Order: sequence, then C-alpha cells, then structure tokens
Amino acid sequence: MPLNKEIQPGDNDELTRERLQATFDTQQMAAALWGSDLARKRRELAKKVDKLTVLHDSKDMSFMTREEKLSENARKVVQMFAHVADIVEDPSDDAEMFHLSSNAIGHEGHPFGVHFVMFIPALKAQADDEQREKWLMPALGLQLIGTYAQTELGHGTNLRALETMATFDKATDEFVIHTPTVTALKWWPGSLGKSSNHAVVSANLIIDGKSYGHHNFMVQIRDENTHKPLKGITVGDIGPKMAYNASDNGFLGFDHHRIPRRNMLMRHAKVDKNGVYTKPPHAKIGYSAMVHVRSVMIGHQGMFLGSASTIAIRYSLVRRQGEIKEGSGEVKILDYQTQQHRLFPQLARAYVFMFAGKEVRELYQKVLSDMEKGETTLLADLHALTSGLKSVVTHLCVAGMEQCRMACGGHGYSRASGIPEIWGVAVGGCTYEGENMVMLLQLARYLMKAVKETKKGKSLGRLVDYLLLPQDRHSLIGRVPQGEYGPHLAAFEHIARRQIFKVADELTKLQDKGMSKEIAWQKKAVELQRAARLHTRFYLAACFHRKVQSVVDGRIREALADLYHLHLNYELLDMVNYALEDAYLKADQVDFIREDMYRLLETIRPNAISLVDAFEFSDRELRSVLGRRDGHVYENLYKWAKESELNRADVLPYFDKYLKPMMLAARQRSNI
Ligand SMILES: CC/C=C\C/C=C\C/C=C\C/C=C\CCCCC(=O)SCCNC(=O)CCNC(=O)[C@H](O)C(C)(C)COP(=O)(O)OP(=O)(O)OC[C@H]1O[C@@H](n2cnc3c(N)ncnc32)[C@H](O)[C@@H]1OP(=O)(O)O
Ligand SMILES: Cc1cc2nc3c(=O)[nH]c(=O)nc-3n(C[C@H](O)[C@H](O)[C@H](O)COP(=O)(O)OP(=O)(O)OC[C@H]3O[C@@H](n4cnc5c(N)ncnc54)[C@H](O)[C@@H]3O)c2cc1C
Repeated sequence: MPLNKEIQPGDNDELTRERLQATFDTQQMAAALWGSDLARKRRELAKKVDKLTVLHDSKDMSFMTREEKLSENARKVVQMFAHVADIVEDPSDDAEMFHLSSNAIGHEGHPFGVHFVMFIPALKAQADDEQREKWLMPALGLQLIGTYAQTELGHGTNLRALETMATFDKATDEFVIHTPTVTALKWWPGSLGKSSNHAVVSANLIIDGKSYGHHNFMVQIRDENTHKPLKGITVGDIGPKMAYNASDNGFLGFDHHRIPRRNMLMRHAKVDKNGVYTKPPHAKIGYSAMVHVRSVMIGHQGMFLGSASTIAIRYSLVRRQGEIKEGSGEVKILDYQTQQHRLFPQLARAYVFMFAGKEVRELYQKVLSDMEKGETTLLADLHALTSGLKSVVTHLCVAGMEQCRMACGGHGYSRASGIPEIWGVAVGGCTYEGENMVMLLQLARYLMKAVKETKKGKSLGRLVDYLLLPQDRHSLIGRVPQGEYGPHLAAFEHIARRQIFKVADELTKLQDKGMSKEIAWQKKAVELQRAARLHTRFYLAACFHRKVQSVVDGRIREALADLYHLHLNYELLDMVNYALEDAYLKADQVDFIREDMYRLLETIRPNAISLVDAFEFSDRELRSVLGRRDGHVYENLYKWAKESELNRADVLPYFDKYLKPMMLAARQRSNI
C-alpha cells in the first residue's frame, strides 16, 4: 500500500517534494494523535463544513469591529447547531464538537463559549436529578444560554474571599442573591456581557446568619423573550481584551435578587426548607467544573501549539532567505539549524500535550463516574495532576508559540499569519481556570503530602510512586549503547524527586527552627513551584514514552520516537541546572545530549511537513495565510492585505483633516 502523503493538485511544487520524503503515512500518524475514530470523523467533518457556505467566515475577522465579530460568530454558531446532525456523528462527543467549532467559528469566542465548557459540566456534576431535568435538558436543547459566574472584580484566586451573598429566607423558601460592594461584582465570565440569559453563580451560602462558604446557584439573569436584564440585575461587557474579542466577557451585579431555594445546585450539598444544611461528601466537589476545564485545556493547548507549529513549519518550507553555500542559491529557512532548533521542539511539545490531554481526560471521566456514586478518593490526585499540567502546558505553549511567530520573521507579526490570535487565546489559559503560579502551588501541596507518606514507606497515589524509589548518584546518559533513552527519562525522574525532597527538607528545617508552617511555605514558595514544574515535566516525558511504546506500526513508532528523543534532549537541556547542581550529569554528558539533539534535528527535517500535516488542521481551521496547505503564500498575502479597511480609498479623511493642513502650514512658513 502506498503511503498517504497529502499531495493535492495545485500544491506548491516545493511542498510536494517535501511531502514525498515522508517515511510514514500521515493518516496513520493522525490516528496516533487523535485516535483512529476521531481522526476519521475530523476528516469527514472538515469536508462537510467546506461544502456548507453558511458556516464560512463572511470576511476575515481581523478586519472586523468587536460588534461585527460577535454578530458574525452568533450567526455561525446558530447555523452550526442547525446543521449539526448532518455534520457530526455524535453531538455529545466534545472532541468532535470542538473540531466543528474550530472549523466553523475559530477561537475568538462565541455566545455559547462557556455554555458547553462550564455551564453544562457544572449542571451535570452538581445538579440533582430533578434540577437536571429542569435546566440540563433545556441547556442541551439550546433553549437557554448559560455561563459560569464565579470570579469577582476583587477576587478570582482566593475563592474563600468571594463576597456575593446567597441568604436563605425561610419565610419565602428563597435565596436572596446580593452584591454588597463594587468588588463583589462578578467579573470575567465568558458570554455573560451580552449573550447569556442564565448563569451558575458562586455565592456564599448564609443560613440564620451563619456562612457555609460558597456554593453554586442557578440564576436567570435576562428575560427569555426581550433579553433585557431581570429586575435587580445589572449586567454588561467588560471591554476589549488581548484577544478572544468575539467573546463578551461580562460583569454582573445583584440587588437583593430572589431565587427559589431549589435553585441551589443540590446533588451534593443541600439546604432543606427548614434551613437544614447537608454537607457534600468532599469539601471541593463544587469545584468540579473547574477541574473539568483544566483537564480539557491540556489537549486544546496542544492543538494551539500544533497549529502554530504547522503554520511556522509550512511557511519555513516556502520562504527562502540567504545562502548556506555561496553561489548555490537561497535556501528554505527550515534548512537553517537555528530554525529547526526553534521549531521542532515546539512540534514535539504539541504532540506530547495532545497525548497528555487524552490521558487526563480518561482520568477525569473515571473521577466523574466515581463522584456520581459519591466516591471521591481520586479527586485530590486529579486536582493535583490537572493543576500542574494546566500551568506547565499553557506556559510552554505560549513560549513555544512565540518561537513559532518569531520564526516567521516579519510576516509572523501580521495577523495574516494567524498566530497572534491563537497566541492571544492560548496566553489567556495561563490565567483563566486558576492563575498558573497558584495552581503550581496547589500541586506542590500535594507533593509535600506525598513526601510525608513516602517517609512512612507508603505512596499517596500512582502519580507519585516514583518518590519511593532510591536516588541514583550519577546518570547513565552517554554511558549506555547509543539509541537507549531510558537514562534520559531517569534524569527527569531524578531531578523532580531531588527537588521535591530538597524543598520538603528545607520546609522541615525552617519549621524545626520554630517558623510557622505558613511562613515557611512563603519562604520556599519559589522552590515549591519549581518542584511542581519538574514533577509535571517528568509526567509529560513519561506520557510520551508510554505513547511511543503503545504504537504498533513500525514507521509511525520510529517517527514518533525521533520526536520523543528530541523532546527528552531539549527539555533536559532546558532544566540542566538541576542535574548539574548535584553532579548527576557531567559536562561531557551535557555535550552528548546536545550533539544527539542536533543529530535528531537533521533526522526529523525530511519528515517535518508530514509531521505537521498529520494534525490534519484544515485551512479553514488554521485561518492563516502563511500556513496554507498548498503553500501559495505570497500571492495570498497580497490579496489579504488588499482587504484591509484602510485600502477602501486612496486618500483617507485623516489626511485632509490633520496632515495636509500641517504640511501646508509648514511649507508656507518655509516660504516666508
Ligand atoms: C477549555 C477551553 C475551551 C476551549 C478553548 C478555546 C478557546 C479558549 C478561550 C477562552 C476560554 C474559554 C473558556 C474558559 C473558561 C474559564 C473559566 C474560569 O476561569 S472560571 C473561574 C476559575 N477560577 C479558578 O480557577 C479559581 C482558582 N482558585 C482555586 O481553585 C482555589 O481557590 C484554590 C487556589 C484551589 C484554593 O481553594 P480554597 O481556598 O477553597 O482551598 P483551601 O485552601 O480551603 O483548601 C485547599 C484544599 O482543597 C484542595 N482543593 C482545592 N481545589 C480542589 C479541587 N478542585 N479538587 C480537589 N481538591 C481541591 C486543595 O488541594 C487543598 O487540599 P489539602 O492540601 O488541604 O488536602
Ligand atoms: C479569558 C478569560 C476568561 C475567563 N472566564 C471566566 C469565566 O467564564 N468565569 C469566571 O468565573 N471567571 C473567568 N475568568 C477569571 C479567571 O478565572 C481569573 O482571572 C483567574 O482565576 C485568576 O484570578 P485573579 O484574576 O483574581 O488573579 P489574582 O489572584 O489577582 O492574580 C494576580 C497575581 O497574584 C498572584 N497570587 C494570587 N494569589 C496568590 C497566592 N495565594 N499565592 C501566590 N501568588 C498569588 C498570582 O500568581 C498572580 O501573579 C476568566 C479570565 C480570563 C482571562
């Protein structure tokens, strides 16, 4: 069987020659990335969207105002739902729906941006059966539009300081939702400003003057027909953001707004009509929608970095600049070692983030089904894992995307590249769903507990089993036959374990000297978040290893293994100070890692285009002139620029209004 190499009529010849060099079948690689079923569904879906012109952008969003963007994406999302049954096989499959949304709508946001990502997951996990019937069914059936309103103007991280109140009024069997101060205004919820008519609102539950901490309440905020805010509710848009400007992130205030008692989400925590409170089986079970989003973000961020890598690598095969050997003609910029070193490690990261995204979703599904039965043992493990992954992955994605942008030179800075928008959306991920540093410290808490268990000879959970293993004094990198990478993975494990125990010991020493636990924690916070990062980077490397081992097809395994080995080398060099501190690695071993990395850049180079083709991002989805599959970049850049609103007339009014009078006056003065 010939290998599939994604060659199509009309393609740029340079790219065709590149594609013919591939050592593997891109559709099989796509199956390794997405799973074979999803890869097939994605392919079919993209073809269907291509044929449905109502789902196409009416013009490039870069040339639209915010209001035009909101309107355009509202139009497309409605068309998307109208045609969903003809396009996707299973509308309840989040991955398929995300792909549809990426193709038809893009990543700038739309009125249902939080509805499916948080509002529905919150209802699924926290509403009881009767409440599911009342809100989940209509929400799934698009009879209402919901958002998740937790963050306030004054507090996002410290949830215990949220000020919105839900005071139980026994006499009327209602909660009174109130915003006591300006800092208590809900602030940031996606699609709240102008689109949503319902919100899951976090508010402090107060019964007979006693506060029970914040809980989630279903609040209708707008009239379902007029869409006007209900009495006692103030709501609006918070203004333009770095990116994601087709989303109306909003503010929301309540003036003693009354809702029925049964609007508190009561699957776990409950309040009866006499004001008797029942505790949930786990104090943090009400945080499940956040954990859900964190788990989804890992794979999504991998896709964002995959998109940026696709754009930069394809463009680097079209762009020629300078000569390597004088007189032999200009080379493709991807032939420069520096360009490969800039881009291939980002490609490898994109792959592993997608693999990790899949693993973590499987764990989330398990925890969700456990929670349904009131079983919460794995919740802390999942929280720790997603907190670390969310932080490390978003951080590395954004750094990687910036490399991709710079690797495209000047054209990378143009919105025509498509990178600025996806970068802007991805960078939001460092903040939303838990600020990265804060979430790393959550994982560090878990790791410090794990150390305590380890010292008793026990493991806190599967993810920290490695803490029980003894430390090796010296690495075997470069001391075993060429091609064996076990010692590389062992080095990740070593530096994570060493940093975790080191900071745990330092904390103990400070406390032994009489310092309080909290102050000791502050003194060591930077070291603690480092431990969390190293643990997560070890998890990612081990996840890549598991994936490569699981691949059956030899050609795919070989191409993936090259990326995996590059990842090991590149990431180890990025963290090498930790391995040098205790002389675990010697200088010659660091040189060995570098040389092997350079060798791998050359090995990967012929497969580069096929490794990005294997993501199977459609041109519609990438929204990038530089990253076009057919490689016809220059003529389309020119066409794109001509669409600029500034080109609607040769002379724009500001010239006559400001510049012309100034120049005339200057000329007159010089004639005097
Ligand atoms: C998904 C993206 C989709 C598409 C991508 C496309 C485009 C993207 C564009 C835009 C984005 C679209 C949607 C994004 C939506 C974003 C929505 C939001 O941002 S919603 C708001 C999110 N807010 C946060 O994440 C707040 C962060 N803060 C916290 O989580 C908590 O305050 C805290 C920092 C964890 C501390 O909590 P708290 O003060 O209550 O905790 P305590 O100190 O009392 O107790 C700590 C104790 O509890 C454990 N714990 C904390 N959280 C959890 C949890 N979730 N599960 C289990 N356990 C938890 C913690 O480990 C401690 O345990 P202990 O050590 O004491 O045993
Ligand atoms: C694009 C986007 C979409 C969003 N969508 C929603 C939504 O739909 N619904 C919703 O409710 N919210 C939403 N948010 C809000 C988001 O969840 C919060 O902004 C986020 O949780 C961070 O909280 P904060 O803004 O209070 O940051 P802060 O906590 O004020 O962070 C500021 C700085 O303080 C540091 N810091 C804070 N606490 C600590 C600590 N304990 N230890 C060490 N350092 C600390 C942080 O590390 C950071 O450097 C969204 C935000 C964005 C950007």
